[in-house]
Amino acid sequence: MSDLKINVINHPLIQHKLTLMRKETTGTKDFRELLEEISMLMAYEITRDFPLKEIEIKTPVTTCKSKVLTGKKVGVVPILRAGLGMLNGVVNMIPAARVGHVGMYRDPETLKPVEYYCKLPSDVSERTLIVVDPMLATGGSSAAALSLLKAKGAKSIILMCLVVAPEGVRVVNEEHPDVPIYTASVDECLNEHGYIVPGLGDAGDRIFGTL
Ligand SMILES: O=P(O)(O)OC[C@H]1O[C@H](OP(=O)(O)OP(=O)(O)O)[C@H](O)[C@@H]1O
Ligand SMILES: O=c1cc[nH]c(=O)[nH]1
Ligand SMILES: [Mg+2]
Repeated sequence: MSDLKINVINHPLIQHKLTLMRKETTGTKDFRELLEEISMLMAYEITRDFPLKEIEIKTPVTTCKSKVLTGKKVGVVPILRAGLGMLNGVVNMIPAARVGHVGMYRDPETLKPVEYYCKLPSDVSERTLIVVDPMLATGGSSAAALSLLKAKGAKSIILMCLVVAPEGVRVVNEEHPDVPIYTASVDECLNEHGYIVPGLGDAGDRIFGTL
């Protein structure tokens, strides 16, 4: 595990909500709400080092210098479908962000990613992209999405996943050493069907009620 390059966000609220999401008795409505709440909290954590500059403003009382975000603008890129469950939480925290979409599903037999959609903001090369997908399992989908974004010009990318498997982190670390990964949990392993153990099942199906 110590070979993994990964940032684990251990905030108690995130860990508590993740436990509720993992339970098989948690229904679609609660699962979706919890994922949005956790995404908001994770966005808060991953933007901790974003640069600030001081500007002069006028309050009702006086003028003063006060801080605002500076540096690159942000783009949020959910990997469809399940990544959509993390989109609103991030955009709630960064309302000026543009949104791109990458459609990618994992072939259930081969576990290889299949790309089916891509629509990005035109200035993708000038933005910091936050790619969101709740699950990083074999790493195939995220690695392919990151390659696609780089081929479209992206230069600064952060990957934010709710739960990851060590196997998938190794793949993304190897293929995209420039992309920092943030997660709420590094789980144990993958099972014979490529599902994360203990994980939370199929995130897309639980978000959209397609079980
Ligand atoms: O790391 P990997 O082994 O590639 O697996 C992870 C991918 O699998 C899930 O998507 P899925 O294929 O179920 O598509 P969906 O979001 O449409 O349900 C998940 O949301 C990831 O995108
Ligand atoms: O555990 C897993 C693995 C891939 N995709 C999911 O939704 N869950
Ligand atoms: Mg799915």
